[in-house]
Amino acid sequence: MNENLDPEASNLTPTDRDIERVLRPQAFEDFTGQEKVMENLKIFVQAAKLRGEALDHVLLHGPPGLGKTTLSHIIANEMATGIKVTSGPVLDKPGDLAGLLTGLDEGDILFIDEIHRLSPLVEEYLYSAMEDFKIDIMLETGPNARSVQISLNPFTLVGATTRSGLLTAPLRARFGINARLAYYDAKLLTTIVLRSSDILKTPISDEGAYEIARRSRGTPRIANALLRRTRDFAQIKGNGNIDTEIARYALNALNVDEHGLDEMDNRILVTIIDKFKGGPVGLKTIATAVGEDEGTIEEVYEPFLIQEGYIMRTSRGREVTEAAYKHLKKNYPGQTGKLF
Ligand SMILES: Nc1ncnc2c1ncn2[C@@H]1O[C@H](COP(=O)(O)OP(=O)(O)OP(=O)(O)O)[C@@H](O)[C@H]1O
Ligand SMILES: [Mg+2]
Repeated sequence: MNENLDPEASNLTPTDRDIERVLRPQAFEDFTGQEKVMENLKIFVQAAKLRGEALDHVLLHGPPGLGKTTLSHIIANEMATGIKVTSGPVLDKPGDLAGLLTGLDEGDILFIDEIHRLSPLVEEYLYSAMEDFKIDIMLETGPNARSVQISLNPFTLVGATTRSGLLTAPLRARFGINARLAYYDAKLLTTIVLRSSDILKTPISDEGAYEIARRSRGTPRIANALLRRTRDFAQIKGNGNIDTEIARYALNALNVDEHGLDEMDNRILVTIIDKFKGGPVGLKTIATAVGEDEGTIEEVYEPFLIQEGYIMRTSRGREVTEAAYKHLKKNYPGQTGKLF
């Protein structure tokens, strides 16, 4: 992911982070897209509310910036419950988790981001909490140490991960609701850009919004970040309004790829073409060649490249398509060159 477009990156100013917060949808009705996921989620939330029960545990997975954190907060808002937020790498001892769990009120949400990074010990501790709302805690230490079982208030665990492939089967099985977020098409992203411009009180034309949307790698977070930067260009270089012309000018100045691919996306395509004659080549080999983790390529980069038609998965590995050659302005060797 492009560093300076990531709001969680440390080089963002406090203002950027504040803006990110302002733009974050708070309720189901502000959340655009992910129709199937949302349709089901709304039903589950409504049913749980009707019964006066905690919502079943929810696993949200999908590439970065598609709305997992946003949705977890929306669920809490819609359920009208509290939410406690933590993340896999932060919870390094069962004791930390116990502290959080015992502090939950009935129906509260416990949001664990990057849940694939829980330590095995903490993960195992979570099992009985999720299943029976019970945990064992150690009283005293040394020779007097004994463990007692305590009951928790029924709660909802919302777990988020970009790397669902790394979740263990027992953990995955304990989530009653499993939602995979998909990339947004340009039309949905245009709606998101228009909504954000409205909140930021930035005048924008539909075409200007579309230009930003289609170059945002299918990702709302990137669309919002590009909108903010384009707004700067519009204010300094234009009359404050965002139209197609100023959007193009800004996106080119920001080195944003014509089709919204980021640096790593392009590096993967170039590598397959230049070093492996366009493929087929194994994932592991690609990973080593571009210097990125294999799983990250598989779960974060590849899905977008496949969806956009730049890469194909074959039984012998990954192959780039004619579209990839075209995109990189390279000569396509054609099918005949690849038969032998
Ligand atoms: N469906 C949506 N409608 C409108 N805005 C959205 C939507 N999804 C995400 N956003 C915007 O994109 C930003 C990034 O979303 P979010 O932080 O929820 O992504 P994430 O999936 O948690 O990413 P990561 O994996 O990096 O944690 C949000 O602040 C929000 O403004
Ligand atoms: Mg998140």
